[in-house]
Amino acid sequence: MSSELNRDNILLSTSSLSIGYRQKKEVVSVAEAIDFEIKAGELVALIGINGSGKSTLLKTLSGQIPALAGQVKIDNHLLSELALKDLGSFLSLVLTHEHVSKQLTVMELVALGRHPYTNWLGHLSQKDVDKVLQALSQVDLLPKKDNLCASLSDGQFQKVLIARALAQDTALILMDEPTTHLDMFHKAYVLKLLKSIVKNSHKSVLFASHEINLALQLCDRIILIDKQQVSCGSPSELIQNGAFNSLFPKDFIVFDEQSRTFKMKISED
Ligand SMILES: Nc1ncnc2c1ncn2[C@@H]1O[C@H](COP(=O)(O)OP(=O)(O)OP(=O)(O)O)[C@@H](O)[C@H]1O
Repeated sequence: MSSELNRDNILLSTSSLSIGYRQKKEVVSVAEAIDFEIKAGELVALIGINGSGKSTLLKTLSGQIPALAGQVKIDNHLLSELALKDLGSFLSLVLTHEHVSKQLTVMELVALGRHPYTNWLGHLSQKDVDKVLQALSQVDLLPKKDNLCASLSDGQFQKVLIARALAQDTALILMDEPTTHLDMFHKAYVLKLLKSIVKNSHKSVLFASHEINLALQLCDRIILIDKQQVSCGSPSELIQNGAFNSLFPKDFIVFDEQSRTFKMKISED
């Protein structure tokens, strides 16, 4: 892969992408005709109701499952033609529900992010150690580096997973629901942390989330999956296009264009 990003700074693009699952007797299509780009230095939220296809899209973009049709390009290379090691030095994936041993110390878990750069024994060079310490410092967890992950709160553990992706030092970070289980303060804290990472290091972060109101306030762009249709744009563009109007049943939740937030509809009787 190129050491310098391509000139138009497009880190990831899809064209005519269809996502879903091939089962023995049938193909389950989750969404089709997906076309979007992610540029360097963008914080992008992936929004959609339960079961709309957010995890399926992230799994497809990270090469965990094949596309049903169409293309994914990473730094102008076809994803299907990239070697795993090259992909790992360009893109990191943070899954909230992944099986990670919590018997590792914080430092050990974050050091796993260095795997694309270490030898087959996983030996860490001084550069690797420095990157791990730097990542821990970015998420404010240096004092906890020798603690077992099992001793952390959910919010702290979430930050350890983010630090692992930072230590991997990739241009693009994909995250599945990084704010699950967090209280309102820590949800806002984690998303603001992602925003500052994007701003300060020129990395791009694409994260799936149910935090639509926070995403509308913070993100550069939103990818919205609604009834198998995928649209992408800045929050203002999507609001102007009325993209959010049919996301939820109108008698439960309505989008208030003035405050740019979703509000619960309270019946007057
Ligand atoms: N392994 C699989 N085989 C077949 N269908 C699947 C598989 N995994 C998920 N699906 C289906 O794909 C659709 C999209 O699921 P996905 O998990 O991507 O949604 P999501 O937007 O991430 O949901 P949530 O917000 O609830 O996490 C759902 O209808 C789901 O049942």
